[in-house]
Amino acid sequence: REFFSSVHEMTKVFGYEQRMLGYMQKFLDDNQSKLDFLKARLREFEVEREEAREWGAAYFDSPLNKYLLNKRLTVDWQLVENLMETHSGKKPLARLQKVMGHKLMPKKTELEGAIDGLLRLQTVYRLEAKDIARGMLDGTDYSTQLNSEHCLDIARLALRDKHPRLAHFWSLEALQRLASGKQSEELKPQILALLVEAKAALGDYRGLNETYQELLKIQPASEEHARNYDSFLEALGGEISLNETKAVEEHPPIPKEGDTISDFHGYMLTCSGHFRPTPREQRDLRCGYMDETHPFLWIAPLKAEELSRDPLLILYHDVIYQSEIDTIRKLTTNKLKRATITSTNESVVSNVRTSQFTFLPVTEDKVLATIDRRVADMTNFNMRYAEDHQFANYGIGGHYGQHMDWFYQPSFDAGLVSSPEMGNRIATVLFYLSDVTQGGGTAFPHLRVLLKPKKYAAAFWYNLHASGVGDPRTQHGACPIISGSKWVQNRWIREFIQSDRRPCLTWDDSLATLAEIRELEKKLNAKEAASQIA
Ligand SMILES: O=C(O)CCC(=O)C(=O)O
Ligand SMILES: [Fe+2]
Repeated sequence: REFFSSVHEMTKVFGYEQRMLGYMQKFLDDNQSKLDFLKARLREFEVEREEAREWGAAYFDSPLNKYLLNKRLTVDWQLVENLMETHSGKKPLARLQKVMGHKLMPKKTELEGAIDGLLRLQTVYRLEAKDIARGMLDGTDYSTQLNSEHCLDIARLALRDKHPRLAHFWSLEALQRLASGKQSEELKPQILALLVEAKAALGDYRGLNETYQELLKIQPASEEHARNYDSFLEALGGEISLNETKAVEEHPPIPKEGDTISDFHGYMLTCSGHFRPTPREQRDLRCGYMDETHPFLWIAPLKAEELSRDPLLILYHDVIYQSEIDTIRKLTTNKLKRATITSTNESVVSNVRTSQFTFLPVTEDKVLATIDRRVADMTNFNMRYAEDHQFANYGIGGHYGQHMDWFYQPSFDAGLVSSPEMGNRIATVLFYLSDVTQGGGTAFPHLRVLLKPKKYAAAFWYNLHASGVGDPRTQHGACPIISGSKWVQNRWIREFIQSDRRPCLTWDDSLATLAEIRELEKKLNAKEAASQIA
């Protein structure tokens, strides 16, 4: 189980640490009383010997003294020896070892996971190492300081995981935070060596050369550095000049209008708020009470907020109740498992999706059936053709990269889709069961919409075109959590027997690919621009 993907387990191991502190205290106490006893004995023996010295040779004339010396050298010293030999604090040590071996205790991979999560936050929200190191996360001050060694650890992992920009800045921060003293002397060459590697990866050859000189100055005897430096000079082969400087930025530039970017980049820029809908795109959006889909709603209309018209994306406010959330939390306790993603032919644990989740059938509790009746009222869909209820919890750094909820044909063909007879996922209802302190929004890069989790609200969108073809514009992802914990519930509605339920659309949305849709949009925009000129 991964430590970093769940706040709820962190709370548990945090409690274990409290116990570990108790055992450590007990260990110290036990050893302390042993040491106190030995110290007292030492002093007694010294006093007795001092007295003996004062007597001089006459000391041994007294049978009493002879006895006392013998007693000391046999029984008393034996006691001391025994005591010195026994391992005090054995019991607390054994208990400590037991807690440390608990299956929930984080392992080295979890430590790496925590750093990985931190680097993800840094990448997505474009944070600076120097801010993170002083506990400043996206404008909020957590007043936690990282020391030089922490920064070096992070730099190491950043470089290993192919983030040379971040490795560069974390190394600089590690240098910045070097204290005076022996430990720092040991760290400095390690940091410089890492900085050299980062600069090499970034093509900053002049900077690299300078850092090498510095490194060779403090560790002139290191054959390894000298060898590396030689092979570096050799590799340059005259092709690249040592004067080649490169200004190193901590993050890649924000793309300009019209630049082609990767899907992941689009997801990140939506999470960080760099992609937003334009006022023009928002102009036609409405919000208000909705009472059309079901007569029940005439009595209790839904508060709906349109976030996109095409494709449709609606946020419903206050559609789940605290009592229901309480029941859900009880139902899901101890059932959460690390999330997987579906790769070509199997389900795998992946860093693309760091959360924990579980599925519950609607029959598990009447609360789930109640929720489904509400979803049916909201969406007008027949909830008989829906998957089991999915509940997910994201911890700090937890996220789910950009994806589409609908399945590609190859997934059906490979038998990876549960209940394939119910068809594809025609629509999604995503309930927010918690607020999130910082980060953790749901990003729709193509719509440039960022939904901030709002407890009791639910997002609703159609995944498929009215034709049944998957709509790539519905691509979305869960942004990493900076602080807090996020709970969501997914209702994935399948297309079977819904053909009469989906509202009839007046616009042609049956285009299959994003390229085709963008092409059409371009044409429409050109037409609108032309009509404005005329
Ligand atoms: O948690 C979120 O914000 C989105 C979750 C999601 O997209 C999914 O589980 O498919
Ligand atoms: Fe999704």
